[in-house]
Amino acid sequence: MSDLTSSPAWKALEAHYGTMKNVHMKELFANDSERFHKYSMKFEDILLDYSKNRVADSTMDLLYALAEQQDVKGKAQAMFSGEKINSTEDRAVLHIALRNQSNKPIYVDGEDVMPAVNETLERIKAFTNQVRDGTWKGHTGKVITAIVNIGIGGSDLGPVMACEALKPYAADHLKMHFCSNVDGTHIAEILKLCDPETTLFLIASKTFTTQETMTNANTAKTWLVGNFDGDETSVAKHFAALSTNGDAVSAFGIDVNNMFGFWNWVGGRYSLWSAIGTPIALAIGFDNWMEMHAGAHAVDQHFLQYDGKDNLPLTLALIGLWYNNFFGAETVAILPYDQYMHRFAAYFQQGDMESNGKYVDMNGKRMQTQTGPIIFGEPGTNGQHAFYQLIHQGTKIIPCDFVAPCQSQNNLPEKLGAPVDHHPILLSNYFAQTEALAFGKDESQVKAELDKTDMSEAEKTALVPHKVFEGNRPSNSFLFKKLTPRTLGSLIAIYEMKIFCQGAIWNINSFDQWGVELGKQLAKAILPELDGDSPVSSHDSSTNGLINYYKTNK
Ligand SMILES: O=P(O)(O)OC[C@H]1O[C@H](O)[C@@H](O)[C@@H](O)[C@@H]1O
Repeated sequence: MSDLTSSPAWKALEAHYGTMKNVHMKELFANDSERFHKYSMKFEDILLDYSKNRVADSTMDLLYALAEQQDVKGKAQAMFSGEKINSTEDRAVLHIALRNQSNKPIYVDGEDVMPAVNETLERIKAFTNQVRDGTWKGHTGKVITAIVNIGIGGSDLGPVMACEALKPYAADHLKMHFCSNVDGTHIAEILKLCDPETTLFLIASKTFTTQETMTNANTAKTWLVGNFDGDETSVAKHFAALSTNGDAVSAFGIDVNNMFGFWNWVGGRYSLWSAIGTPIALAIGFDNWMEMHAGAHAVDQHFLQYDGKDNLPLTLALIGLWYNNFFGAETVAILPYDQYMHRFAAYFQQGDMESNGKYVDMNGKRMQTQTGPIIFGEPGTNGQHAFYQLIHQGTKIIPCDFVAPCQSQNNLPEKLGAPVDHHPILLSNYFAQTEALAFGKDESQVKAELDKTDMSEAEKTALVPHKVFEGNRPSNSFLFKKLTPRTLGSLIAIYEMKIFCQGAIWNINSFDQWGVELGKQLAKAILPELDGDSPVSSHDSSTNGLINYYKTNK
């Protein structure tokens, strides 16, 4: 048995679960009129209400004790001080240095990383300003009007998510495109929309070896050079690289002056704060990107400073862990009630699942308990009309995070003269959903409603169980004033630190990602086998069968 599941704090929670598993939130609310005040907190203008959870004071106390037992604070301090906590790659984990606006030195191998961080930010500032104000000219002297970011995973999801979320802050004259999939369709459709004279490609890859990205980058280069009658010098004004691998960038033909670097201590899924965030700075302006950094830095300070119930990311992490490890919940839904945040759940799918999807602990021992949850989500109200049925009445427990701004970026009556303001309609749904999930609708309420119809008694009796909502389904609610760059930066950092805390409690390495390697390796071996018509027999019968079906039908 692992140390964790036999530890005193874990055992205490296990015993406590026995007393809580059948407690309904209705009772918890009925017995405590202060519940909202007790179980909500604010970070700047972000309100987190976690009262609609199956927790009592004693639950939270035991959860905070678990965090203490697992030395979450000590592990956080180790991360912030540049210790190589990513042991399987022998790397520090310092995305926090990228947004360290205090400039307090952070040392890796005896060297302060801050001067290099700041210098790179200055170069990105100069570059993005030039592109945005039209000083940067393409090969034929025209200003840039389209950016194509070519990257995948952490070199794509963060920039896409942030550019979408902060569209109201974006420059109208720069069209942003993001090409990630190696499926040729992705780049083909984007290139159809681009003019080579006014397009700037950003090749975003930490390693600069990722198959998808290099394939797309080569296609883009061929397209561009082909459009300039084979003139390779055109690359200089139409390609920039965001990478840690200077040699590979040069070998590809991109001038190192057009390369913006970062360091091996920035994990891909934490890299939107690094040069990988250049497309964000291009879209919304460098200063707004720095506002995101400021919002995240403020969360970092909060996270380091506060303990127990005053620590927002820790609290969020512990509530998540409570369902995951004790109630057997396997998923978490992230549900933003803001259309601009439509990629937020997808972003944290990588953020959480790649970080904490590990079945061995730091010592290489098989975990005796569940680790990272399955993350999914869509913006409300779309999700309501798709998968909320299961959240309300399914057999599974799906803890949900509801996320919403008080103010819309689009006040339609003002902007378009629409007959009604949409935002109260949207938010009425946001409020209604957590209420419905927590409190449900019991048999007597359903019966009373049916009594108002002309149904027969038999029909009513048959229908009642289908219309009952048992409730007691947990949710957290984030409500903030408006989705500004600073707020988005804070929200991202809150989730990052939540993921960190859970990983620290499970004692897993949240910062490696070996699980993505095997598929890559096998794909490399299979690719040459797809040439020609002769059948393959080197795999298992299923894989041979699939490959051979492809070969006879390609
Ligand atoms: O930026 P790169 O090196 O192209 O990697 C892109 C992605 O590749 C793999 O899937 C993982 O390592 C991810 O964490 C990473 O974000």
